[in-house]
Amino acid sequence: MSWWDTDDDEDDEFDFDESDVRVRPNPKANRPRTKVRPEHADAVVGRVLGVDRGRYTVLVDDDEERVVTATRARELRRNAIATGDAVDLVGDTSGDEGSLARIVRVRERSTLLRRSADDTDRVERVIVANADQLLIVVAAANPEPRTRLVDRYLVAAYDAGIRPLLCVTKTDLADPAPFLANFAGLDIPTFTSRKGAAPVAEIAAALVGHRTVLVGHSGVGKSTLVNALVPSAERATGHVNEVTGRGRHTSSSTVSLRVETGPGTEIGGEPGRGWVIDTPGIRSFGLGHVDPGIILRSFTDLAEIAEDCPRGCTHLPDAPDCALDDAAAAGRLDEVGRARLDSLRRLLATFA
Ligand SMILES: Nc1nc2c(ncn2[C@@H]2O[C@H](COP(=O)(O)OP(=O)(O)OP(=O)(O)O)[C@@H](O)[C@H]2O)c(=O)[nH]1
Ligand SMILES: [Zn+2]
Repeated sequence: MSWWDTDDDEDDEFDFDESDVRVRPNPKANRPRTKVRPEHADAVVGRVLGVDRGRYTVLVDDDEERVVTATRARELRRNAIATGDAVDLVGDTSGDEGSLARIVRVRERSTLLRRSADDTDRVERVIVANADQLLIVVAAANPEPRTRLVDRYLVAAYDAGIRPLLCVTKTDLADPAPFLANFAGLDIPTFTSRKGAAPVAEIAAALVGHRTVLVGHSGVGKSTLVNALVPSAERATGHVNEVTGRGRHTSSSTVSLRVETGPGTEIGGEPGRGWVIDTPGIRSFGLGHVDPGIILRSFTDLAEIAEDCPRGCTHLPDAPDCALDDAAAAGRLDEVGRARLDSLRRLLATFA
């Protein structure tokens, strides 16, 4: 039996050319492959743009930008690989028609947007890795905006450590002010959009330099917004959108789309660029995995006050001796502070 036959990864021979075999004729036969070649020194780095039935669409940008289709190496079969992951690829990384590369490593993630199936399920599922913004799209009417759903998106954003943004569409149908008042204390960048007058330039400017996940309930106008934001991206990287674009994937898969700002917004001669990650199949987030402490820590001002709370304080309105109540009663919270406390309590209550 030759030494590589002990490996559990069928595709391995593709890593080895003749010279590999010659310089290492017979390493210890039983070693797992990761120890034989821990480095995969010839790997190229890419970014996962989308996942579809075990196939990963990966953007590689070394000498030239190209889209590579990849599978996952056997040794990673227990690891979730998500849209947005930075990965190391081996095998055929040419991106040529019919070529297949293999993901051998997932790089450390800066953030991880997660959900559970429902609030009682503690098993988390990875939605998107390495995003730094969450753009929540909600309609002023038709469908009616639901504060509770937005609260859940906010909890998911704070849990992931990413910045929430809010876009209220269909403001031609209703005044968004009463709904927006619920979030007044949260300092969330907010856009409003009406029929035929989406603030595309403003939103695009907020997306430059960021990796932004879009979420929203069905019918709020998310696709309309994406289509308004993305034409320039199609121009810039047509084949990327051809591969990852909405048409080809099932509506449940997550796709990455490049956004560019228009003329006059160049940075160092280049158009401003960012990524939008659309999550068509993800309408809601189970929050069973979320730790309330993480949400409180996102409200640094209130977290400081809550250090005086009794151990195990839930900080909910019925919590005995909650220091946040004392602060409010003693007038230590101004109007914004009181609004923030209301918001925090609403968020904590969403998964209490
Ligand atoms: N009045 C009004 N209608 C809008 C606006 N934006 C989108 N619509 C309409 O709302 C409907 C739903 O828009 P979509 O963009 O398909 O909504 P979506 O959120 O992508 O919904 P799914 O396709 O189910 O995910 C369409 O008929 C749009 O034309 C708006 O600002 N004002
Ligand atoms: Zn408390």
